[in-house]
Amino acid sequence: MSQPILDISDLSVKVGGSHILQGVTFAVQPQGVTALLGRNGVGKTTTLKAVLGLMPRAAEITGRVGFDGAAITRQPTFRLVRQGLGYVPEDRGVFAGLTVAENLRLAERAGTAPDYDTVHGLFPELRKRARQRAGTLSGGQQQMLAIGRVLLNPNRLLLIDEPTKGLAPKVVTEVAAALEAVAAVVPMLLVEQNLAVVRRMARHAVVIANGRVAYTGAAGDLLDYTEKTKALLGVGKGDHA
Ligand SMILES: Nc1ncnc2c1ncn2[C@@H]1O[C@H](COP(=O)(O)OP(=O)(O)OP(=O)(O)O)[C@@H](O)[C@H]1O
Repeated sequence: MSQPILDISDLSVKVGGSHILQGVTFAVQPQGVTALLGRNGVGKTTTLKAVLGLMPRAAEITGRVGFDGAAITRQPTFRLVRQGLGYVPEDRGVFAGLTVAENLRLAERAGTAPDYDTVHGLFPELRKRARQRAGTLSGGQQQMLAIGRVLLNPNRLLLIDEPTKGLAPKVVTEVAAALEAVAAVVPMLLVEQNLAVVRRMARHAVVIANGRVAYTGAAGDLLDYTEKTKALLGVGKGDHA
């Protein structure tokens, strides 16, 4: 196998009296989508935030993180983002009072030409709604804006947290199709509860349970094995079409 784009080793996170991650180790392959899965509250978001240096100061974090072969443990977030680690948080984080165009403009980075062609090519709606305030967009449109903002700049890896959460089925399909197009070019670590989306997009899967990695391997193998899937993810057959 080629060198992983992200290499997480023995990551442990304690915060507010709870030991959320207890030695998490896994690698993200440099092509395609790796799905990060697990029951509610197992620490998927915590894993992304720990990699990105976004946990609260009070959190006790140990372990090592490598990005494209270089150690990035405890580097500040802005530096990681400049190195090409793109993050789309679960809450989307768009500025509700600003327009779509203003939200995008704020994401532009000095010294890098913003790639509006890619963003508007994937999400034509963002061009149409350039002057609309982000707070008045639908959930799906806000998600597109959050993803678009990250895609304005060059990325070597995308960390995307539950992009289809709370979206209508038609919009889920739309967002998944756009992410699939992006993943053909940039590798992605994707937290996603919708297993139909995981099945469609992910080549590899990592499952966290009880603070540790309980499965790494082909996403298809995990989703085909109903009993294991049920035990690890707390879902039944009907949930993973
Ligand atoms: N800053 C914090 N302080 C205290 N507890 C926290 C903090 N951040 C997360 N937790 C707790 O850590 C656990 C893991 O949270 P996390 O959001 O990482 O889980 P998750 O797997 O992403 O869950 P979900 O699927 O619900 O989004 C939860 O029990 C959460 O309440």
